[in-house]
Amino acid sequence: MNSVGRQMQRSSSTGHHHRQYSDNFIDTAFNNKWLQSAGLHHLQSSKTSIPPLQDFGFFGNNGGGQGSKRGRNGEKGVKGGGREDPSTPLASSRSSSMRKSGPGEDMSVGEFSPGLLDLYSFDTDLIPEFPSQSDRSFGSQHTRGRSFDGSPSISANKLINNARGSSDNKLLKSFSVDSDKANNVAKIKVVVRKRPLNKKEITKKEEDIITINPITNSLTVHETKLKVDLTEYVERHEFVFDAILNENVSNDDVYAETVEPVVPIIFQRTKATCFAYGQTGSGKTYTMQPLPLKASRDIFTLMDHRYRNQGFQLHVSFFEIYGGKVFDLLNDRKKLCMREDGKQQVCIVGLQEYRVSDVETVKELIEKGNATRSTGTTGANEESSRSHAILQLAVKRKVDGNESKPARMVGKLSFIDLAGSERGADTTDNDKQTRMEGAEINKSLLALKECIRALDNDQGHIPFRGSKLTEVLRDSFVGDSRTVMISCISPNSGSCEHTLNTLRYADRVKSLSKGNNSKREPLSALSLRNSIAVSSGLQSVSGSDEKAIDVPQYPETRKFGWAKQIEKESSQSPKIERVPSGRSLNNMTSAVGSDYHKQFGFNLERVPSGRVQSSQVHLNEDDFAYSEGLSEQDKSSWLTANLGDERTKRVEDKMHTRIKDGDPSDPEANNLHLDDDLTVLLKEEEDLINAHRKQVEETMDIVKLEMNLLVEVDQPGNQLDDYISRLNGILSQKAAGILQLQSRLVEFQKNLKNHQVLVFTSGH
Ligand SMILES: Nc1ncnc2c1ncn2[C@@H]1O[C@H](COP(=O)(O)OP(=O)(O)OP(=O)(O)O)[C@@H](O)[C@H]1O
Repeated sequence: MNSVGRQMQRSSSTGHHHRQYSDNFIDTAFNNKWLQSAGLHHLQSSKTSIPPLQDFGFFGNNGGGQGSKRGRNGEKGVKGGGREDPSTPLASSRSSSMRKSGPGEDMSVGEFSPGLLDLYSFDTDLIPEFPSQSDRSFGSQHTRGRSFDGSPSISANKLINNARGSSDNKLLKSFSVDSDKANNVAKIKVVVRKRPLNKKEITKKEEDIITINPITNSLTVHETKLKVDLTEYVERHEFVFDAILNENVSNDDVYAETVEPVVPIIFQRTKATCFAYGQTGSGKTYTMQPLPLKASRDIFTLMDHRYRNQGFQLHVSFFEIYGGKVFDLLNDRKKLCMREDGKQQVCIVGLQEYRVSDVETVKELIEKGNATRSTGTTGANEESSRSHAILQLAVKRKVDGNESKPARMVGKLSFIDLAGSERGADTTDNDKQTRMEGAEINKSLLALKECIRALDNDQGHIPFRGSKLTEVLRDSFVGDSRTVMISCISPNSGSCEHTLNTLRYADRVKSLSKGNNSKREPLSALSLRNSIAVSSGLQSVSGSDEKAIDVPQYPETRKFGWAKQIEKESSQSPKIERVPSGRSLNNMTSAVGSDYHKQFGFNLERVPSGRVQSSQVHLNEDDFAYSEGLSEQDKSSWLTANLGDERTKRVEDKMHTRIKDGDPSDPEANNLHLDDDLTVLLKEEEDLINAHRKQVEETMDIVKLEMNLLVEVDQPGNQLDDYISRLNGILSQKAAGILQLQSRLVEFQKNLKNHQVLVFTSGH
């Protein structure tokens, strides 16, 4: 089975927030609940040295997700409509696909504008067919694909049982399997976790737009979009991943699916990295927090049984990267620096690493780190969604049992709670600091993707220098390594764009790798250039000739995943959708222009004479007024590009005929003229709409190209900056053109309405 994250996108007919202090930070009852959910019941009754920790979590959040992200001032802060107070969700009459939660599982989610662009994953198919709402099939199950080692799918129930039965025995048994099996563990595993709708989303009656198909091991995002004429349609985007975990899946299940299989191979000189990616509020922390504790429990189990008395040790470190700087979360957020030694090993100088010998100590350390992360005295890290938190469990071993020598690293497990992915798009923010942070996050997320990609392709060169994040993870990227990416997604319609961006990032991580069987036809930059060049005269408008947009050619391996777009370009139908607005006289309109809908071109035969005011026929003049400074030739080519040769000629001929044959003295003819004029006007309106739509499409094509180029620009030697700035020039010209067309359309529709009134009052 091809279990990679292949995106099958298609159309159908169819802040800033603050970490929060919980009021009940010390709450034994809740702590016990959390311990249960983390599979650590035995700690409930453990030594009194462990404080009751209702709000404990590994990455600044609690096990049940209850109000754990803390602002420096302790408030439940919201910026840009940020998080809601965590509270028990409404008992809801929603289907079982909706959330099922206990008191410890409440969510809050930031409200962010869905309009942010994700530079890592922009490959939207913009001009779909128009699906009907009825085509949406909802139903939500959770599915999982192959297991980490590539074994076949198992059912949700089995998964749950599996996870619950994650006992020492099971772990040891799995470990006793031929060690070759470790080599079969996929290098990269991409798992998607969908969280339930939270209380706020339910209250706002937001729809769950994610459906999961366990049979095809895929998930579908149902995106509501607007056509140019402002009518709604639903576009469906389908993705396939290694495993998809629905809203009912517990953290135990997540562990079983993601980290548990790699724990044994840590003892075999393997470095594994597990990271959560997703927008703010999508559940990254909620997902990541229990994993290290569960993993350390399993590591201790192995040390106590399989590797008893073999000198293995477990070491814990916990740090964060914020604004490109590294801070030790286990040492009062001390700023650290990185150095590369003679063996090109990157080490974080002064990072505190604690040797631990029981789960409770691990828990305490992580709790300490979380508290530091949340309330760092420098104030730099008021919001962990803008920082990457990295917790590392290093398995070491004494050399020849020699106590005096430092233990040597055997394997390492890194858990990364990444900054909110949408933060990378903050680069357009006016605030310089925010922009810088956004750029840094951008850089690190791009670099991370590149490293994973290179890793999976066994490339000799891993571009770990791309960012601080990848630099510190360097030793996890060399030698035998495994990566688990958990993409967290919010189910609500308001998060649609971010959700799509997250899924596309995940899709790219996987689909660009060697192990991917998915077939994606690349739309090369050149073909896009050609499409731009052929279809739009606006290159002239922008002053850019074809030569100027000289897109570098990429080797075949550079897959942008634009196959859909090629389809779109080749099969674009001239289907005309009428604009409903400005049609208060709809019936009359269809009466006087009854065969209008059947016509595509101008109905030249029905216009017998030319009483038409010049202001009513302005397609070849006023419509292009925005392209000031254009030569006649330019205008003509613009017209030709947008209407086609044939129609352009007919428009021009018609105008000529009208002016030549007009007889204003004939009243009956005048009424006919009104009728015919209206038809012409409607046609013109239609052309304007089409021209507008075309401009939008072309603009979005350029945006897509630019986004993809930006993704590539972090590659050394690409020298794309120049090209990108030229694209930006074209984009602003396009944007100006669209605005002009829009206002022209509004103006036109006003005139049209007047004309309709005229026809009506003339008794026709
Ligand atoms: N699968 C889930 N089941 C129940 N609640 C969840 C789930 N996932 C997330 N939540 C809740 O959603 C809220 C937001 O989750 P979380 O803090 O983990 O998001 P995040 O992605 O880490 O955000 P940020 O990027 O801001 O750190 C929390 O209240 C959490 O308890």
